[in-house]
Amino acid sequence: MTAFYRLPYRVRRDQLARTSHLTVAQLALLAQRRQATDEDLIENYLTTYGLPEGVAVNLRVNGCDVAVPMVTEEPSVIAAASNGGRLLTSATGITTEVSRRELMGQIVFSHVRDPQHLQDWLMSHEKKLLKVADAAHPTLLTHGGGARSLRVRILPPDWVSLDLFIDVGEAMGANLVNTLTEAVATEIKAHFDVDILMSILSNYATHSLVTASCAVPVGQLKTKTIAGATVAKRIAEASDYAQVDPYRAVTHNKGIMNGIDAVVLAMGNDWRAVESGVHAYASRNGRYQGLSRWWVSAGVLHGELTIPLALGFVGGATKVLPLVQINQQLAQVDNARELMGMTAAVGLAQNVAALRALVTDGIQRGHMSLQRKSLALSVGATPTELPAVTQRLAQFKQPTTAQATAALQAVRQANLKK
Ligand SMILES: CC(C)(COP(=O)([O-])OP(=O)([O-])OC[C@H]1O[C@@H](n2cnc3c(N)ncnc32)[C@H](O)[C@@H]1OP(=O)([O-])[O-])[C@@H](O)C(=O)NCCC(=O)NCCSC(=O)C[C@@](C)(O)CC(=O)[O-]
Ligand SMILES: NC(=O)C1=CN([C@@H]2O[C@H](COP(=O)(O)OP(=O)(O)OC[C@H]3O[C@@H](n4cnc5c(N)ncnc54)[C@H](OP(=O)(O)O)[C@@H]3O)[C@@H](O)[C@H]2O)C=CC1
Repeated sequence: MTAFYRLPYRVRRDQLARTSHLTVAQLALLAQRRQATDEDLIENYLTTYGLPEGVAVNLRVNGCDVAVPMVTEEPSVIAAASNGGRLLTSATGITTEVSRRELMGQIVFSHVRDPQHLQDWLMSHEKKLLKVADAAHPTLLTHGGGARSLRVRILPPDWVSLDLFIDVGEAMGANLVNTLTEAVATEIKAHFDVDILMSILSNYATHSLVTASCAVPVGQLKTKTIAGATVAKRIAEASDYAQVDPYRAVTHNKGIMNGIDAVVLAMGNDWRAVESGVHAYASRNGRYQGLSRWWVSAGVLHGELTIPLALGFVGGATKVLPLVQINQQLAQVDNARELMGMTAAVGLAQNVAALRALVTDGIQRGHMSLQRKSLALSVGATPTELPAVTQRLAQFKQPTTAQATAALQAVRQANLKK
């Protein structure tokens, strides 16, 4: 399919329809979902793939009650975030802290014969190189950002990385950092005979960390049958276990990312960047560990989650996707730091809801009751048929597709008799 992208939309679509044997109904669906505003956002545009958006409620972040938009395809995630918010309610709720917001660009030198000499040259030209970086996109300075500092890392056998730390203002900063970093690389090439392999931002955003913390009386965690103190102790044990077993840590962190990814998507941000950075951070001690920590002290359950979150309040797709500005308004966030805090807070709430379910009734009771709706929809139930089909499925702990199909047929037959 050479030069496929040069073909007009209809020709591209018809070509795909022929080779994939799409039906008239399938083509109509593609046409129905087509959004003119999306056609130039990506390449080889075909249609717009929608995901459901909901809001997590019951969340108090830094003393403010908020409804946080979340975009996800997974049942029970938003219910769990709201449940977590309810469990972590206190006067201040979840508190958040962002110490700084710098993104790192790296210039990678290869086959360096004298790394020490290169390091000395780079560091003695720090002021000049930072100026070159700022000159590559001067409006960043007017936005309060700019190049802040340099670092050199010498890596075996003969690599050197020049790391540029850039305050990216209110943006996520990937394009900005790439522009500044490439400008610095060009300047270095002009003055120093060295092989530059590449210049690119790092998604390991260790200089853009956010911490969400909470402290709630253990009684708040109680279930119908288990005392709050016991639940809190078991949540702390689950958190300890995620520190020692990577098999569990990955699932523990997936639960946290259920919330984080859904907010990142709703806010028009780059979730691949967030995912890669967060999981690298989970491995920072040389092995993969749970990102959150929970502990009990004097009748209080404490929780803490620290993650790298290079999020943008402006730039990227934030102004292109029409729902993002509404979502920023719904979440009551006015800048990138608040967005980072809100997102981490949802991650912490998501985590406590999952852990509480896991160490008490098990995940399937709450999750599967909501998953049944998804199964009913997957076998073709309409929204009006959904309540009756899910009611029939409630008798099964883990209903199968065949059972869902049978339940739908039974509901349809019962409706015919009415
Ligand atoms: C599912 C619940 C919330 C049920 O929870 P419940 O205890 O049966 O329900 P409840 O009726 O007591 O409701 C508690 C709160 O949950 C919310 N809630 C309850 N139901 C709804 C609903 N239909 N729609 C919207 N919100 C709902 C709602 O906020 C409600 O408070 P209220 O507002 O009434 O004061 C609970 O069991 C739970 O939090 N479970 C965790 C579910 C979860 O984490 N799902 C993610 C998928 S599993 C996964 O991917 C990750 C995992 C689990 O593997 C991570 C890990 O292993 O760590
Ligand atoms: N590895 C990765 O993660 C990569 C990600 N990307 C993508 O890059 C995009 C994000 O890059 P990013 O540089 O943020 O986006 P943009 O390229 O959209 O740049 C942000 C722009 O926002 C404008 N702006 C307005 N107000 C402010 C402010 N207060 N602070 C900062 N900038 C402001 C600036 O333009 P002006 O100065 O003209 O006003 C700036 O150029 C995402 O789409 C991401 O997917 C791209 C490459 C790699």
